[in-house]
Amino acid sequence: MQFGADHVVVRVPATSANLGPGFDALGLALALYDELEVRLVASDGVVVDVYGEGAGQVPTDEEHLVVRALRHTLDLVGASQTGLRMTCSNAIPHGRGLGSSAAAVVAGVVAARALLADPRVLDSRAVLAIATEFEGHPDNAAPAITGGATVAWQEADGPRAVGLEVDPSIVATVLVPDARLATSRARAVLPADVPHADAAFNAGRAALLVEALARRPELLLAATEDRLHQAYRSEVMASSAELLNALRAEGFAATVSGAGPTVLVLAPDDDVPALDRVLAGLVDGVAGWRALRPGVAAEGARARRVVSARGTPSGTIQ
Ligand SMILES: Nc1ncnc2c1ncn2[C@@H]1O[C@H](COP(=O)(O)OP(=O)(O)OP(=O)(O)O)[C@@H](O)[C@H]1O
Ligand SMILES: N[C@@H](CCO)C(=O)O
Repeated sequence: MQFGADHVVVRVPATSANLGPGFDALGLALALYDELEVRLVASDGVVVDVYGEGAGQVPTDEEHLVVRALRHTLDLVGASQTGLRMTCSNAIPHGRGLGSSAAAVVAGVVAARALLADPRVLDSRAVLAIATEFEGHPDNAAPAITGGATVAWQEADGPRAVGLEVDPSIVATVLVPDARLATSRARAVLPADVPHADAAFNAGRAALLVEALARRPELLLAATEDRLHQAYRSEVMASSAELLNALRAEGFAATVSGAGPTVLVLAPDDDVPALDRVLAGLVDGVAGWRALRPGVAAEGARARRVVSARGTPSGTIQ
């Protein structure tokens, strides 16, 4: 497999997984982006510069998650390994439940694809499969790849995802704490088995959520109830659980975003002034929390080939 470009620019959105009852299945892309540039260089190894989120914290060598995903993808398609120079400008907070690791993995895979002479060797199903291999579950990777809301599931031969409608009146607000929580820790507190009644409860709410997102935002509060993960996780994110319960008691559809500790609130735009009044009392000015309203990202990961002096082909690859 030959390279067809020596310089690509990639942008990947944040994502909020689960959306309450859709544990490991539902996800929503948010317009908060990590951007990176990758260049092929003649020297061996990799040089990584990181700005923004993760700067000074993530590895800047072959262990960098984007580099690992990129190199793994090159190996899978039989491309030769090469020296890399990468610059990352990150806006997605790490370890907060906003899909930073999925964004990094998807960025690596789509960067590798865009570098290839024939990017069509990897379609979006293949990108999802590779990202899911790294993540262990496809719910963040799917919306990071396609944008919008998605439901993802596992087949015997790999993960699949389809897009879901999102009523344009729905506003997503994320309440992001300074404190981090690794997804691995938030998964470790989950029980191996759950009561049948709770599984049935979540199946009904997840189905209802598909309809609430598409055209019945007034049902979001009922549709985002969950019994499979959030209550179990409250022991490792007590402040988030308290905030979530306070918002739900006021009638707002608050959920843990991904594995937390960020809290996601989905509200019809008519309810936003009332939400803001409640947030003013709960979060504004409270040390250790910030509120963001990034909007739903309609587009997922994009990689753009940059024309080089040698006349490398250009174009955007979705
Ligand atoms: N842009 C990035 N570059 C390099 N490493 C990253 C990047 N983003 C995330 N990581 C790695 O992934 C870790 C965070 O992953 P983790 O799965 O714990 O949380 P998350 O993906 O932010 O949240 P969630 O999966 O709940 O949405 C970081 O501590 C870092 O090691
Ligand atoms: N579904 C995952 C999302 C975080 O990666 C979880 O809740 O653990």
